[in-house]
Amino acid sequence: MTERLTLRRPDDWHLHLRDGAMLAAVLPESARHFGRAIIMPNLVPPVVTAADARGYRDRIRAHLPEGSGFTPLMTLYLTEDTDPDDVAAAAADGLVSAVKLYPAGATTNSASGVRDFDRVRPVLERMAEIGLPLCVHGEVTDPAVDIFDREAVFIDRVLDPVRRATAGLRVVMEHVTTADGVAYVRDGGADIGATITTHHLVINRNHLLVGGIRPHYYCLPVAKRESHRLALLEAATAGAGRFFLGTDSAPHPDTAKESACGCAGCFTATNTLSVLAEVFERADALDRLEAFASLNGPAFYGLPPNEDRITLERGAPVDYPRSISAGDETVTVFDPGFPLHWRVAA
Ligand SMILES: NC(=O)N[C@@H](CC(=O)O)C(=O)O
Ligand SMILES: [Zn+2]
Ligand SMILES: [Zn+2]
Repeated sequence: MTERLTLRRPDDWHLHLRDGAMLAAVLPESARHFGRAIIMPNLVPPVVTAADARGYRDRIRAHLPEGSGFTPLMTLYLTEDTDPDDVAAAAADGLVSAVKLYPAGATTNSASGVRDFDRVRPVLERMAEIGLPLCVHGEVTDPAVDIFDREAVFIDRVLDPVRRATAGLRVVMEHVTTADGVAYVRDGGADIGATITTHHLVINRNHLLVGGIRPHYYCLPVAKRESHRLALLEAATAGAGRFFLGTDSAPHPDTAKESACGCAGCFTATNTLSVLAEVFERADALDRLEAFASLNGPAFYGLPPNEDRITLERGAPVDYPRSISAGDETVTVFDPGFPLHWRVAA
């Protein structure tokens, strides 16, 4: 059995860092192990303009631990008023790496998102011209569509029509959760990729609902049935391009999660690499962890992989905190429900 595993330093292609005291609390958890991360723009108010992104990047940099080499890759939140020139200038400056599409009302802090896709066509066309990826939260918001079907329906009703209407648009289907999504991306050609989260490789909807409702397993898109988890696992561990790690680590105060109307998001930054190593080991695919966590993402984004390496070591079960503090609040760390034997060597 492998006892040590060295890989290029991983990146996180979908991360929520929030702002203020929460940013200060969670940033070190990601900066400790990851080289770069795509930073989600769903703050309140959202990161809409290049000026917003510059300000947010400054606040992130100001909170980075001394000597950290972590690079935040910024994104803009697409609204119906987004100016194509502002996006193009931000991309040309190297300030932003992607634009994020939230269908209005689909998830946490998505109220300013898109309702009428015709209104964002000029931005999407400019992005296709300059090769700037569109990161998509792929769920319809139609109240008539069952929550477990919202990703699959989004592909047919929104994603595929938008891609056909905008030739050359590069799209990342974020936090894919279904076999339908995996198949769409796998068969979709070089212009489409997908991020897969840590938690969706571990939990299915039974973990969320059987024996009591588990608010810390509630996220969007919601975990689906086991056959879908297996499709994600297969895509992540196959080593093929265009599927890569985006943890979607999404911290919320425990008071907001453990509520009669608990909010969506799993906080996985703290133990993600230990969880992934365990998952890949159980799938007999440790040799493909580097492709998933460190190689496929940069390849899709047209960036070089990180030059430096991290080493994972196998041993006695790893101790990690059950929660971290953020100002006056606590944030529960994702519990995979099994012991973790892999730690990142210092
Ligand atoms: N994934 C989630 O359940 N929540 C994310 C939003 C998102 O990525 O959809 C959040 O910002 O909390
Ligand atoms: Zn999302
Ligand atoms: Zn997210």
